[in-house]
Amino acid sequence: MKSISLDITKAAQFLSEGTVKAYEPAVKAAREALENGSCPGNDFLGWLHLPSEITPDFLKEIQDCAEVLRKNCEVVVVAGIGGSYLGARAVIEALSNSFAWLVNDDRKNPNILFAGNNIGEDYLAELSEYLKNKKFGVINISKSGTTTETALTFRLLKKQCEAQRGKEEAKKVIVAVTDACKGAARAAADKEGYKTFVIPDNVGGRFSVLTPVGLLPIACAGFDIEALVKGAADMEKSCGTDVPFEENPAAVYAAVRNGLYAKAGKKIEIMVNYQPKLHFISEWWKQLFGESEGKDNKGIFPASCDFTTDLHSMGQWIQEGERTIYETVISIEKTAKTMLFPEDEENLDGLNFLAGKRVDEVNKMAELGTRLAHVDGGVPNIRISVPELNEYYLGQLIYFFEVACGMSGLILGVNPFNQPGVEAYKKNMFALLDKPGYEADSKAIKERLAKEN
Ligand SMILES: O=P(O)(O)OC[C@H]1O[C@](O)(CO)[C@@H](O)[C@@H]1O
Repeated sequence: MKSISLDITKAAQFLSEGTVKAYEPAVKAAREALENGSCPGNDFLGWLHLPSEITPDFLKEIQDCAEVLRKNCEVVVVAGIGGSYLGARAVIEALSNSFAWLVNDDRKNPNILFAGNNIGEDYLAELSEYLKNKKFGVINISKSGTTTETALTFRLLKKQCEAQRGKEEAKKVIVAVTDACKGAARAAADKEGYKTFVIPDNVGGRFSVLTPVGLLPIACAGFDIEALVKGAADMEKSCGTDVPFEENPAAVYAAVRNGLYAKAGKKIEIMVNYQPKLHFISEWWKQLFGESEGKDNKGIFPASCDFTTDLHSMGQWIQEGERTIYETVISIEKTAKTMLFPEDEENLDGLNFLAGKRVDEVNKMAELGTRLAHVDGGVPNIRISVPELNEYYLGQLIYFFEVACGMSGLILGVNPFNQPGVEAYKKNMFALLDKPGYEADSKAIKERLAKEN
């Protein structure tokens, strides 16, 4: 089996010689601290050996549950936000036919929709309209079980599902993935008798894609979760404490990004793809690194672009804007399909020079040309090469980023496994909405607003 691979040559050239290698002791210490649990946030290290610890019986339980949903639903709505939806969406979109959702014929797989990740009234009303004549089920995913966006959406979906199917039938197609004991999602599941899966206490949301949080929706969509976990387990070995620095891709990635940040003033990392299906891989990656590293007034800002699309909008900035950025490109070596450019007698578009070539050849030349141009323009380039888009390599990619993120955050000197900053907006929102328990905050925020206006 092949493996994803990392090329940092076009990034290391922006650093003085030996800089990446100089991070070896720090990377080694970080990797060992993860292994022996001596780092900050050590109560959230359950993801580290998750791939190799997942049993066939556990995968079977997830597959069986997915089968019930697949048999009984045309549509499965995944209610969740942040780490409770991005990983599933990233894998499902990367593996799905881009136009499957438009196809009306006898579909083999239910349509997987995502909600509970915003508070858009139009979005929810339109979702409800769409679901009106559909046989739909719900996977309610929330580690805390109290996240407003998800809880609010679940209440709406539960009521609609029960109204359309009857309470007893609805119970068969509503599944909760949540904490073992606490939170509203757990309370509802226990009261109604829904099938549930537990999110382990020691796995934070953004590291949870290889728990039922990601695996159940991915299995519902018809993808091979065994292969996904196998890819992750193989990458777990490739990034182990016993692997030499240069051979451990996650160690090298953690080292080079810290070097670019600390020694070359590169404060922004742009995750780039050349396949639109990878859009949500970048979204998942942004949460992983953003929530893990952005604290104590430090951290690389994780951004993303879909190329070549965004070369026609963001390309100018990247080529000539402030030189505080670097790019990490996920490059897919082999496409799943083949499409050749036809010859045209009239050649009105002047494209006959491409006749007989694969579309992917043009894409690859765009990628190479962009890499050269951006490097010439002062943008370091890290390249992650993925042999092809399938479950196995996505499993590798996911684990690679997770372990690199843990190491990178520790090198930066932060706790990569907490997210205290996200509470600030929630506190204000609850105070503004007069949530019971927030009386003093409500008074204070209203007085402040009155003064400011
Ligand atoms: O699974 P939960 O508890 O609903 O949280 C969803 C997301 O919200 C956050 O807690 C931030 O508020 C993320 O860390 C998490 O992935």
